[in-house]
Amino acid sequence: MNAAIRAAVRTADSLNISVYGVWRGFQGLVEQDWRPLTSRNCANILQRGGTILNTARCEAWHLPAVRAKAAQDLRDAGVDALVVIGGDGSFTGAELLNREHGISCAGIPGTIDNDLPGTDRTLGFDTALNTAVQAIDRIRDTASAHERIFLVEVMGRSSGMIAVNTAIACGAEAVLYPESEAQGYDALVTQLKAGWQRGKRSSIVVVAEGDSTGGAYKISERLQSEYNLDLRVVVLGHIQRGGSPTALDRIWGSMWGAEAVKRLAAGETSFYLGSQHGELVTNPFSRIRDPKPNPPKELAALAGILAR
Ligand SMILES: Nc1ncnc2c1ncn2[C@@H]1O[C@H](COP(=O)(O)OP(=O)(O)OP(=O)(O)O)[C@@H](O)[C@H]1O
Ligand SMILES: O=P(O)(O)OC[C@H]1O[C@](O)(CO)[C@@H](O)[C@@H]1O
Repeated sequence: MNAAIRAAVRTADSLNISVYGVWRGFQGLVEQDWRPLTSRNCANILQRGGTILNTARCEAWHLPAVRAKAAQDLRDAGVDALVVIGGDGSFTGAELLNREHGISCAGIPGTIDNDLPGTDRTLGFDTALNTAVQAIDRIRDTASAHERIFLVEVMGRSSGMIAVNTAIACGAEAVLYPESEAQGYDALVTQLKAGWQRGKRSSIVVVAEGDSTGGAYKISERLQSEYNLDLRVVVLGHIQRGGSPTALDRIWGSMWGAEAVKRLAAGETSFYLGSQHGELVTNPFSRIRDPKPNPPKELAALAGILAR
């Protein structure tokens, strides 16, 4: 996200447009917590995880009167346009501000879940994925040396994008994730047994936190009580949300940050950016209500085949 902030500020600077940074998302608009951002004061942030602007949930933004007050505050401060980085909730909030009060809004996809319609990537996903893969590579050494099964829980409360992609990239024996119709507890047991019969002596099972089985600890308890196995659980948790962003996240953050400002400066008023097959695209905010993308079924099936 910092790459996008830096690119937006510096592109605006190159067009002689002044920029305010709004702290803690819509909460900062409600509290008028904004300060000038310049090319200089967003130096040295490209490689930093998180966001220099902080973030917050803002329940008040659901209230029309709160949005009306914020729109008036923006107009009073001479602000013409807003760049919003976030997911479907943030884009809904931006769409409302634009529709109700005519403030131009551009959205930049930012969520590690990579589950937004209209884009095949979101800022943070590649970094989270690589973090999970690096962690599991380390876990694999112990799994292999001790001949153990590890259940590794990755983030994704309602999305299996991280889980499925991690499973492929770290050669997991099985993957469980919320959108899966195929894989449940029984299928997992069958798969693990089959692997053992083929001579496997260790297994990595990747579990998305939102999987319907209830997560890695639940599965572990069940496997332990039914099969008395020597299992270990690792919950990777928020380490996936931080750390220095990958080159891909920095590059797309930079491209989207710059593009958002250029389009707003050219008079576009309501859109969010995305990527389709490697090309930068724009979407109307209404696209956010399309069905959210699921992890490709072929990728999940491939994980099963490659675990032979
Ligand atoms: N229906 C809505 N109407 C107005 N504002 C909304 C709405 N939904 C969300 N928002 C605003 O957007 C903010 C961010 O939404 P949300 O918490 O859903 O995160 P997100 O942008 O979807 O990203 P993620 O879920 O990946 O963290 C909310 O705190 C709220 O201020
Ligand atoms: O920090 P919190 O509120 O626990 O949020 C965690 C959630 O956020 C996400 O990382 C991104 O929306 C989900 O995958 C995860 O379930």
